[in-house]
Order: sequence, then structure tokens, then C-alpha cells
Amino acid sequence: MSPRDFSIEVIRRLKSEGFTAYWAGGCVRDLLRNIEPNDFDVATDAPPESVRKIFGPKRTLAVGESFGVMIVRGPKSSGQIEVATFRREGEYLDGRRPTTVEFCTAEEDAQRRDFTINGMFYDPIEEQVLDYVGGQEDLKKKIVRAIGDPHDRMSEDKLRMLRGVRFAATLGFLLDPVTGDAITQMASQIIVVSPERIAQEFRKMLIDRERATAMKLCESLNLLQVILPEVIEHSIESQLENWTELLDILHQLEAPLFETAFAVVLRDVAGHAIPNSSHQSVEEVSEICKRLKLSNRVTARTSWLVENRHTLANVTHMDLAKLKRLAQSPFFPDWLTVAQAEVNVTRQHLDEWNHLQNFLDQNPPEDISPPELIDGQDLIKMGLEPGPEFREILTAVRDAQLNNQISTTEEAVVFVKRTRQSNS
Ligand SMILES: Nc1ccn([C@@H]2O[C@H](COP(=O)(O)OP(=O)(O)OP(=O)(O)O)[C@@H](O)[C@H]2O)c(=O)n1
Repeated sequence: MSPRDFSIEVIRRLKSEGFTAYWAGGCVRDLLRNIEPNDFDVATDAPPESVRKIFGPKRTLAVGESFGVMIVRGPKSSGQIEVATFRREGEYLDGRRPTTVEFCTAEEDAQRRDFTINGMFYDPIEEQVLDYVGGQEDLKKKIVRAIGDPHDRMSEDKLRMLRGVRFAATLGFLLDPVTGDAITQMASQIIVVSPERIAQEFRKMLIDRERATAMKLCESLNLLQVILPEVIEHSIESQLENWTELLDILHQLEAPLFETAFAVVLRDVAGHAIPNSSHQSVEEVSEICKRLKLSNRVTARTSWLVENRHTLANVTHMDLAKLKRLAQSPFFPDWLTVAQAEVNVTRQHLDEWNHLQNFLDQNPPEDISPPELIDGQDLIKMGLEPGPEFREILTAVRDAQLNNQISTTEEAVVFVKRTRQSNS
């Protein structure tokens, strides 16, 4: 059973027990835009204990029982769906979670949601939309508008400021000016939101095709200045054209990973620290990643991409070994994605880009990463004492191999002997 069919089954069951139940929130927005939703959330007037009784304790899991949210597990392929009791939320003291909730009507439940386009319900059995907040109208007009007073909605959950930006950018909608003004006024408060949640919104924005629109909106609403002050300090104040260029490059990226797009966002953090030195800048980049609690894997990839942001300019001066080492990097495909976008936007380093393409055409992957000819054991067999210089010797052998000077183990042995003779 598909998740969609399972959620209809759940609604049917709740109704047969005398409750009301609808699809709610994002899935209604997507369905009305003719887009298949990622998940189907159900909202109902059944209290959590009734949900548990109807579906049985084995198939239900209270994820936020005090907030009225239960997970109902379906047969294997149908996954699980969230069934939330209509609720009105009490005060949000920490800007993240309400201190209390009270169960209420569907209409009141709609009023506590974030944006009108996310505040609708749909009855899949009667095929009827329930819209208490003007969501259909705003969908038609392509507007992201907070429900009721935008200050109130944003105060309740400060992350909604970023959600508003994301919906406007990714849906290609306009951010309602009153909602936008409220966000600008409250932007500094985004810091109360956990770094993980902020990073998750950034991820969603940056992997979307409209990532440049999202960043531009974050900047114009002052959110970026609070979340990534380094980017703004370095790009906007000193060089406005760098910021415009950065947005153009972001826009040009072909289906990037989050970290690839994030490295573009951070590209000028680097240049500013010490011109022509990437070291300090990379430390700054990994500090930013740490602050956003990004994983080590993401941090490594982002830092490597920023560190190598000027590498294209040097490719014509690199020998084969250096080029092959570059292309061997697990991050090279992402680096190419950025380099291609940079070339397209700046029209600089076209010769270098062509040089690199020729190199890649002429060197298939097996030539770029050929099996090693010798290792430490071979050096010991040759009578060498294990020590720190093993690394140097093996690097020199590898360079000679990558430069096509040697291609067999025998040649490698001769190479080692000859180098040692000439060094002594
Ligand atoms: N800070 C939030 C988060 C969610 N919601 C409400 O809860 C619904 C479901 O939230 P979620 O699954 O996080 O978002 P979606 O709208 O489904 O969109 P996406 O999955 O793209 O985040 C939203 O539509 C909205 O009605 C809200 O009011 N305020």
C-alpha cells in the first residue's frame, strides 16, 4: 500500500469511529499544486488516546503525545504517518516549542500554522478543501504570507523566518511584504534556533534549483548577516560585485550536493583572510561548519572545495602527476561542478578549463589512479631501513609513475636505487 493510500485508510478509519480527519499542511499545498507530496500528515479531532485505541498500541507511537502527535505505522511499504490532534498552542517561551497545548477545532488549528499556503486541510474521501486562512487564494497569487500577525507567527518559532524564505524561493512565490518586514525586524532572533535546524533549512535551500534566489532573499531580509556574518562582511561591504558573482555561480551549479553549493557561499570568506593564502581561510570555513554542527564529512568536503577554489587558474602549470592527484580526489567531481559554473559566469580561465578537459579526455580513470608499483614492504626487501623517509621515497616513485616516467615494479626499483645513489 502506498503512503498515500495508507493515510486515506487512516482517515477512513478515524471517520468510521465518528471523528473528523483530514490531510493537513504541506501535503495539501503540494496536492493543490499538482505535485506529489513527500509525506501525508493527518490532522484529526480524535485525542491521542483514541488514536492509540483505534490503531492499537503496537501500531502507534507517541512522538509528542503532550502536543497531540502520534505516529501510526502501516503495512511495510506504506511506512508511517503522523496523526496530530487539532491543537491550539500556548505561549512559546523559548521561540521553539509551546509551553502548553490545548486541543481545539480544525479552524483554530489552522490559525496556529505558519503560512497560509501551509494552513489548509483536505478531505480525500469527500475530495474537499477546508481553507480557513485564504491559502487557496495565496497559492493562486503565488504569495507566501504568514497566517494572522507575522510577528506572532515568527515569535512562536523563529525557524519560520527561514522556512518563509525557502518556500518563497523554491516555489517561485513572492514573500508578502508585511511578512518580509516582520522577518527583517526579527532576523537577529534567528540565533535562538538550534544550528542543526538552521543547517537543515540551508540544506533544503541550497540543493534546490532556486538556491541563489534563496540566498539573495536571506541577505535582503538580514538573515544571512546573522547566520553567516563572514560571508556578508567579506562580500557585500567590500565588493558588491563579488556577491553578485557568487549568486550567479550558485545559480549555475548543476545539481550540486549541499556542501558543493555551501562552498560557493563561503568562497569569499577565504579570499578575504589573507589574499593568495588558503590556509587561514580554510580554518575559518571549518569553524563555520562546526558552528552549524555539520558532519565531519560535510566539513571536509566544503573546506577542500574552498581551499582549492583557485586551483583551476594553475592547471596549465601543473605536471601530469599534480593533475592526476587533483583528479584522484574524491571531491574532484564537486570541484569540477564549481569550476564549470565559475568559468560560465566569469568567462575567465577558459584556456585552463580547456586544458583540463583535454587532460581528462586523454587520461581515463585507470591512468589517473593506476595501482601502486611498490610499497613499504618492497623497500624493506630492497634492504632499506624503515623510517620517515619511506614516505618521501614512495611519493617520489608515485610522482614518477603518474608522470609516465615509470610503469612497472622493476622500473620503480631501479628508480629508487638511482635516486638514492644520486642523493648520497
Ligand atoms: N515551524 C513550523 C513547521 C511546520 N508547521 C506546520 O506543519 C506542517 C508540516 O510541517 P513540515 O512537514 O515541517 O513542513 P511542510 O510544510 O510539509 O514542508 P517541508 O516538508 O518542505 O518542510 C506545515 O505545513 C505547517 O502547517 C508550522 O506551522 N510551523
